[in-house]
Amino acid sequence: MLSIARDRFVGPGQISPEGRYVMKVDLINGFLGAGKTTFLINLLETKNPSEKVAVLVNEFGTVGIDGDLLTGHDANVVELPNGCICCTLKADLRNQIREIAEKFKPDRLYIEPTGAATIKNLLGILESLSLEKYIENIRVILVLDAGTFMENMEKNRGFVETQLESAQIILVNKCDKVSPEQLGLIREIIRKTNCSGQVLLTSFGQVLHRDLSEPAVLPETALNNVLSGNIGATGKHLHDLPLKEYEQFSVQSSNLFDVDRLRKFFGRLSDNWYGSVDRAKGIFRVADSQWVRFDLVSREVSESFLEKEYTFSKLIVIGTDLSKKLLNTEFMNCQKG
Ligand SMILES: Nc1nc2c(ncn2[C@@H]2O[C@H](COP(=O)(O)OP(=O)(O)OP(=O)(O)O)[C@@H](O)[C@H]2O)c(=O)[nH]1
Repeated sequence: MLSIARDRFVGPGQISPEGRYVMKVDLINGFLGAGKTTFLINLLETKNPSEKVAVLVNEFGTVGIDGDLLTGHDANVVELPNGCICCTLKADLRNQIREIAEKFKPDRLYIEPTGAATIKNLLGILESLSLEKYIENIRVILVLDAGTFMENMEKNRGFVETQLESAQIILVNKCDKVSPEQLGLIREIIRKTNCSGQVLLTSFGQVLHRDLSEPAVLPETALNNVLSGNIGATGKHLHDLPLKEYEQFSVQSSNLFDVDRLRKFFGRLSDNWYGSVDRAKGIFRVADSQWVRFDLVSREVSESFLEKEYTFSKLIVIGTDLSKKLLNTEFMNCQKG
């Protein structure tokens, strides 16, 4: 069981009798593009300066963008790209958690899995990895996109219900995209599946860390139910349907990019010119010290200038039936010159 440190008389950041450091772990779970990284950046920016924090960010692509965005916020950021920690990267996950605990000795570790990770798998893996020497307790925070919640519920009901059942905190993000009536409905649906978790309504992940409820340990029965796939708190059977078999295309470059060409490219990505795209994101150097971020979430493209500078321009596309050769050509064509 992961709620393991009750009988050890050690707190986060302290040394355990076995000579190890234990830390609190927050799993920031949520579907592709729901706003996990945005929320995490906000947590890092508003955190108590005395709290020592590390971040383990898992990216589907072979190159990592979230790690770049999260760096520079008074936290040790470790990237785990090229796969999903809930399936292909199990061993890497264990090694990284152990290494983070021993090297950085944080009070708290935030883990951001890919948006396609299955929470039940993830919790099961964490339990099986014998990490009790390092982890005091695990809190599952689910970030939901209010704008796509209904559609997601319709298309991936089992997946969303399992996510809801497993969460201690449910952040209904992107509230700016729906009406108060829709929000009321979303809340009702959430409560049918999870009657005891903390529900917070937010836009752009603007929640302070101190406002998040901090259960001492993960309720054992709830975790048992999630892990065994048995009856949940609501008496429903917990489904754990795998999502689609996602493919990814990712690439990086040190060249300059043209904003107009990028705009057109992301427009075409959203129109599924290169296969069925569920999520695309990129950071691009468009002038000497100027960086732009492009996002595609549920067929909507957004762009914003970035305040920091990065080493490489990067693109990640996640979807099915991706035409990778064409994507590579189009990426190259967006470069200046
Ligand atoms: N309108 C609106 N956009 C948001 C909000 N929160 C995040 N976004 C935008 O949604 C896009 C995706 O946000 P991320 O934080 O990268 O989402 P994510 O869940 O980390 O994405 P993946 O890691 O790719 O699954 C970005 O363009 C964000 O700026 C919000 O509350 N409202």
